[in-house]
Order: sequence, then C-alpha cells, then structure tokens
Amino acid sequence: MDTIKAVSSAPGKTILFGEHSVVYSPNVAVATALSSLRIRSVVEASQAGGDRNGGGMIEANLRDVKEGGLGCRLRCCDVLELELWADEEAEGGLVPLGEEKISQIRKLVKEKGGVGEEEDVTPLVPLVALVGGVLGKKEWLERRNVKITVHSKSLPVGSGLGSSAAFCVSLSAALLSVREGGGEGVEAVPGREELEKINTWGYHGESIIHGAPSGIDNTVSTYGGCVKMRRVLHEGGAGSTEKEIFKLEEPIEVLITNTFVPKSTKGLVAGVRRRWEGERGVYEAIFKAMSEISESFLRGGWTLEGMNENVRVAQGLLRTIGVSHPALEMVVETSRVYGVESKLTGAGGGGCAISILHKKVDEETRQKVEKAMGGLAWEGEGEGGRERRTFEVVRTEAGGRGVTVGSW
Ligand SMILES: Nc1ncnc2c1ncn2[C@@H]1O[C@H](COP(=O)(O)OP(=O)(O)OP(=O)(O)O)[C@@H](O)[C@H]1O
Ligand SMILES: C[C@@](O)(CCO)CC(=O)[O-]
Repeated sequence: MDTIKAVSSAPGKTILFGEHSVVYSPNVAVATALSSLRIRSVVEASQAGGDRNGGGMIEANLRDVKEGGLGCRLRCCDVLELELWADEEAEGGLVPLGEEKISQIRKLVKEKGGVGEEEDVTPLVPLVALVGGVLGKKEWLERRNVKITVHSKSLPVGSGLGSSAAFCVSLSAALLSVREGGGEGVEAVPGREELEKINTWGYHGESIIHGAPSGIDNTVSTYGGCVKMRRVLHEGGAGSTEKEIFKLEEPIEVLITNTFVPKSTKGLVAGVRRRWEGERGVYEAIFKAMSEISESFLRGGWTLEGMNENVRVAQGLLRTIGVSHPALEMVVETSRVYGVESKLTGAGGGGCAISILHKKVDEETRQKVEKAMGGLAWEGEGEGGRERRTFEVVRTEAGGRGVTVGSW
C-alpha cells in the first residue's frame, strides 16, 4: 500500500457586519475571506507496520498553535474504540458529538496522548474528532499510520479572524482527500460537492470548539469570496442556514488591526446569550438593526459618509451588547481622526478590528491610518496581571480563494 498524501489550505475571514446577531435567526451577516492569511494541513497515511500493540498510530503536530508547537501520538485502535466515524451523506447530516463524547476524547488525548496541560488538549479534541469522523471506519484506520501536520503562521490564533474555522476546514479537506486516495497535482479549488462535504465537516469541528456557532466562519473559509448568511428556524425547533456566495463587485481593501488582547469566542457568545435571555425584546431590536446594516451594505452604493455612519453604528451596537474592549476602542478613536471608522470583527472582547477602506479614501490617508494603528499599544489589567500589547496592522484585499486541496 503506497503512502497517500494530501495538502490543503483554508483562509481566515473577516466579518464585515452582523457578528453575534447572525447566531439568532433570521438576522443576516456578511463576511469575506482573507485569502492571504491561511492555515495549511498536510495529512499522510501509510500502511501500519504493526507496532508492539499490533496497530497503527496517529501522529499530530500543530506547528504554530503555541511556541515550540504542540504534538500528540495516539494508537488508532484507541481512537476507533470511541466510535467517531460518521457518514456526512446520511439523512439529517452529521450529528453533533455531544458533551460525553467530547470528554471521552479529552480523556484519551490527556491520558494516552501524553498531553499534560488542559489548554493543550483543547485544539487536539477537534483534530481527533475529525480524524475519527472522516477516517475512522475500522477496516480503513486499523491498517494505517496517519501523520498530520498543521501550519498556521500567517493566521493569528484566537484573534477574531476565524482561525478555528480555517483549522477545521483545512484539516477536513486534507482528511477527505486522503480518504479518497489523495490529491492530484497542484492545489486547486475542489468541486461543488466536495466543497459541501468539507463545509459540513468544518462545521462539525467548529461546533466542538465553539458549542453552537452560526456556521458563517467555516462557510466563508470553505467557499472564499464574500458570504451572506442567515440562520433559519423550522417548525419543531430544527435549524438550517441560508447562504449566498458571491464576488464583491469592486475590490475592497481593509486594514486589520490585531490588538493581541486574548479572548474566547465561546465565552463571548455565551455572554451575549445570557444577556439576550434577560432582555429579549431589547436584544432582538439591536440584532435587527445589525442585520439591517448587513442588508444595506449588500444593496450597495454606500458613499464614504454612508459607510462611516454604518460602521460607527455597527460598532456602537456591538459595544452595547458588551463585546467591545478598551483596546478595540483605541483603534476606533484613532482611525476616526483620519475620517475612517472602524469596528471589531469576529467575536470581539479583544482580537482584531477592521477598517473598511471606501474607494474615496485616498492612498495618503490609507498609509496614515495604517501607520497610526501600528503605533498603538494597550496597557491594562489582563488575566495574568498588568500587561502591554503592541498592535499590528495588515492591509489586505477582502475576498479571494477559499479552501484548496492538492498533493505534492
Ligand atoms: N492552527 C490551529 N491549530 C489548532 N487549533 C487551532 C488553530 N487555530 C485555532 N485553533 C483552535 O481554535 C481556538 C481559537 O478559536 P477562537 O474562535 O477563539 O478564535 P478565532 O476563530 O480566531 O476567532 P473568531 O471565532 O472570533 O473569528 C484555539 O484556542 C484552538 O483551539
Ligand atoms: C460571534 C460570531 O458571530 C462570529 C465569530 O467569528 C459567532 C458565530 O457566528 O458563530
């Protein structure tokens, strides 16, 4: 049996409008890929030589998730025992794993994978779930060694740019490709059916990291370009998503400012839900206003003044629902000096802010804003006591390629 290899990469994203409100049906959000910021996964499967225990091994190496990387080795038979395999084409789709299965995976990674720290276990849980889910048919996995390497240098982890979704999407794509016998030649955009499968598995992985995400992050990472999305609730409580994928009519340049203030998407989404449960009427009105901004953006034709007003209101609403941070507000205040409004992007609470550069903003101003943002730093009380975070700015075009798959 030859070694089967696949390599895949998936982009991060920026939510232009509608983060948080999109979790609640039927509010619309609009997001674009950031195709130059990517996570790359390499998966190799070879015949198991039969170790002392008579079976193959899964070896994972997450290169950039922490300094020095993060590794783990597990026996295939231990993963098989968890019965994670699932058919993405089954009626009703993939069933979410549930708390019990997730704790079983955590226990396995900790006790048999030799990973001591709880926080190191966390990124390995979706990895094991995806390997077991996609490749975990007994007759397939018990005869293989599987080696996984994930590179994510260009996309900052946990900063609001969809690193968790890009990780799950790129890994799913490489695993699916290996299951089908490996990629062909250079990396290319998969066909429609493959994209649908990758997105389904990407969401499965995202749900392990985030609980019940809207699905916008994995969708934009899979399909690239620009995505309009809303959740739809059906009778009996079941839900689905409606998505439209398109290319922006005119290219949009954005400035992404990373404050490096750490945040947890899961915690922020849970916090908004708690407050929504307390004041449903008020929160639903706010979500509706956020959704209206997304719809207005999609109708097009915003002037510079219109863009600034909508971004200012969007950030104001996000602040009102409690997901801004003083470091993000520094970005907002600074860009305003140059006539450019900014808002947080993604879950907020730290992470990144985005400044959408309207075509009327001239090159000189773009450079001035970029320079001003790069010169900022936030000092305050963090989890580990007094801290100082120096900001970094990336100027890039919104949109571009989604997931790609190939071999080498
Ligand atoms: N390259 C990676 N390798 C492994 N796990 C990753 C990687 N990138 C992200 N993750 C997982 O995703 C978590 C970060 O997810 P989180 O949602 O907080 O950030 P984000 O996806 O960058 O931001 P947002 O959801 O606001 O866009 C990490 O703690 C880790 O578990
Ligand atoms: C905050 C949120 O709206 C976006 C996170 O990138 C959560 C979600 O959509 O699942």
